[in-house]
Amino acid sequence: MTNYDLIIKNGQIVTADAVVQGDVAIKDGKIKEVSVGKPIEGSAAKEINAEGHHILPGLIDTHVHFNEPGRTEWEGLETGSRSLAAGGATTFFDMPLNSTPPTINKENLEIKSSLAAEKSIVNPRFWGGLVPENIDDLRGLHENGVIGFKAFMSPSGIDDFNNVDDESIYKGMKEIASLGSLLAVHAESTVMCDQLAKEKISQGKVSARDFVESRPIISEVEAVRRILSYAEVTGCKLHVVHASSRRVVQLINEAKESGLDVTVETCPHYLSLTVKDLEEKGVLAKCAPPLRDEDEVENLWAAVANGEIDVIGSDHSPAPASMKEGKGNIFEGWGGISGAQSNLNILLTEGHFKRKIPLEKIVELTSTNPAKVFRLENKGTIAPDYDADLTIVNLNESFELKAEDLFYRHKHSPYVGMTFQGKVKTTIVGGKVVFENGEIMGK
Ligand SMILES: NC(=O)N[C@H]1NC(=O)NC1=O
Ligand SMILES: [Zn+2]
Repeated sequence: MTNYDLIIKNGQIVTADAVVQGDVAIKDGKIKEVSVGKPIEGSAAKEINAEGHHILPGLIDTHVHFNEPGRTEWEGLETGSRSLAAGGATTFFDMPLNSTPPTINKENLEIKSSLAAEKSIVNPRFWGGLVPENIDDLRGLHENGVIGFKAFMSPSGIDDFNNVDDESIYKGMKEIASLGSLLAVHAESTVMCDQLAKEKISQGKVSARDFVESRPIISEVEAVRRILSYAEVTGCKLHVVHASSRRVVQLINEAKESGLDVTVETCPHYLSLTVKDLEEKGVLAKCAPPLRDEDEVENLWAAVANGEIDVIGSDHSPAPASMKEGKGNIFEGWGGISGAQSNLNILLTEGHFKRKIPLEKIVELTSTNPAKVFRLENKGTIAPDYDADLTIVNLNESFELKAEDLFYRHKHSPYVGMTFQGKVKTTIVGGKVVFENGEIMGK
């Protein structure tokens, strides 16, 4: 009889391919056995009865800004990673900006990764930054394990992280291609966004609708067309983050069909919130690209259902409440949504229950595909020899999200007050329970 560290009994095991009833046995941080239809034989130091619950591969959040070091008063690796665990995520990719120093050379990467080793209760990985000044630092970042590189095609909102111009895009993508890595881009047109914002503000037009009109879909489309051209000419693998519209998704899918190595991410907020929420909640729901109208939410769900979206990440970009208040002038205040804890809740409630998106698809977009696209070995599914990164969810339980339920440093989110169907009960990282019944169990 085998001795395991943990056996999860009698759950509905969800992978990108199927939902089956069975047991999962874990030893030394790895899944050792998955048994369908009959119980696993063996003993374990700990057993979890998952009857009536679903067992999912832990979410891999490809897009968070935890802001540490340097802006830890906005979030931080401890609070950020706790909020992920509470939301069923077991791995994150931290963006290179909003932390100071930004992750634009290997020395800064080392500072951030040692902080994460000390403070994070889930698995940390890091994006390196591509800025006009750091082409010579890309190799060092790559050799020290960044997941890929991230660039802004429009101002980032952060002084020490400059957006790229076409020349640095070209040079950066050439270098990244030669390293065999990939570039993720925030694709909005600098000229369009700047000019439109100036016109609006000079006319005193500063409402939610004005802000949204100052960052129109065509500004995303323009930037995506341009970056796709550079991907073609340099041969660099490309990942377009936070697509807010069907047009962008279509452009990328056409490029894929033509043979380009490109993938696309969207975020839970583009799948659940609209301009109306920005009008009602003000800066709390401000982000870039901005929230769109209802029809675009449906367009994006259709794209999810059709397999045109590769990855869903939160773009959790938190800030203190004082920077997220007000409804008067939406141009003022921080652009970024606090959402990392609610990824799975939104996808289950708005996707699975409301729009009949299969659980398999949700697992594919939040775990299996992130592991594939970003080449994480041994993650993204539930099978022998894979890392024991799992989350156990009760789909029969609904709850209203309260501010005090949030593990963020600043307990605000546009999702507070929403009722979700499906509650995360237990999150397991490398075989260890880090979150159980509302409590953090890790360090
Ligand atoms: N700097 C930063 O976090 N920017 C993010 N916020 C947001 O709403 N979109 C972004 O790219
Ligand atoms: Zn962005």
